[in-house]
Amino acid sequence: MIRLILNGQVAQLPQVREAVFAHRNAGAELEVLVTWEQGDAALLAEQAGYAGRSRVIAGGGDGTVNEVVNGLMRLSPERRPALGILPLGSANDLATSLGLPLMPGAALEAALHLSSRPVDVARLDDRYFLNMTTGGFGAEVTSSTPKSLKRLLGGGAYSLIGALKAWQHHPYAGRLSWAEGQSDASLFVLAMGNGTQAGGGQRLTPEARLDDGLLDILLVRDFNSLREMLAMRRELLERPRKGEFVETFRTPWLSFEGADDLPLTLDGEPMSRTGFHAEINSGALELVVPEDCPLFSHRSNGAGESWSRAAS
Ligand SMILES: Nc1ncnc2c1ncn2[C@@H]1O[C@H](COP(=O)(O)OP(=O)(O)OP(=O)(O)O)[C@@H](O)[C@H]1O
Repeated sequence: MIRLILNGQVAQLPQVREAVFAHRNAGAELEVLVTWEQGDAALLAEQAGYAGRSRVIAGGGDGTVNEVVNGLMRLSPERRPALGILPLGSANDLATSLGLPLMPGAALEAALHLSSRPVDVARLDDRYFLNMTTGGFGAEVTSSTPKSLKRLLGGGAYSLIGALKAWQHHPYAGRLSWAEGQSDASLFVLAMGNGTQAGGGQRLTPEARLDDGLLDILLVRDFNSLREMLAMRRELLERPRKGEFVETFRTPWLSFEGADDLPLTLDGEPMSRTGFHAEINSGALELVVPEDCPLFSHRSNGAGESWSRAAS
């Protein structure tokens, strides 16, 4: 029996009901549980482990996937079901970058029948994230973009509001420490990627891989003039390891100590912290992905087994 956890806001969509009935008619053993409020998806995912389910499917957006991941991570590894995704949100950044189908029928088919591979799960203090946490300017944009506008404009809403807010932002001062360095930074943007994209299609950490035991960090320092902003944008395209404004590196952990609250967006969900510690848990979760999923350092050999597994 596979458990589908559906965000209540989208549970009654006709395409979702049709997809569920079609797969049940085709023989799938699928129980459907619906959330009523924040926290339900995590609880239902945790219960699925105690009920002996081998796989749960998160039906919703990136926030629902995040809640399900948090519920699954409360379980011991032996009890932890694999995670499939039925993307029903407005951004669906993780599903998109994994190369999963986005139409409900095909997406449910994939979530039910594709095989799973171990992926890293990142933790920021007491909250887990699977895809990405952004801090500073990007996080302000995401949390201040009204949901209805997000739905109406899809990913475009972020860049529109982003462009407007770039002129009004204030920097976030603090001290960053990581495995191989530390830096006092006046932050414009900080991105910590286990996956590659957030904010409705912004590929902030395009080289990140879900199975490398590392977080990909993009650090963008604050700018003070139009000239500096243009220089920062040029560097963003080049992504230097250590530029004047942009720094990119990989690390298994990163800590931040700030003076004020830093707005954060953790897998699409807004929060804020004065300081935090983020770190990777290697291979903590089985994730249902396409065979040729681009987010792995070792591509599948096409026989349902990864090169890394075949080699070990
Ligand atoms: N029945 C419900 N009614 C209203 N909100 C709900 C319900 N169930 C869950 N939620 C809330 O919905 C949010 C998650 O939404 P979800 O990620 O599924 O969609 P989204 O925000 O449109 O997607 P994306 O992050 O991909 O843009 C969480 O904050 C969760 O607490």
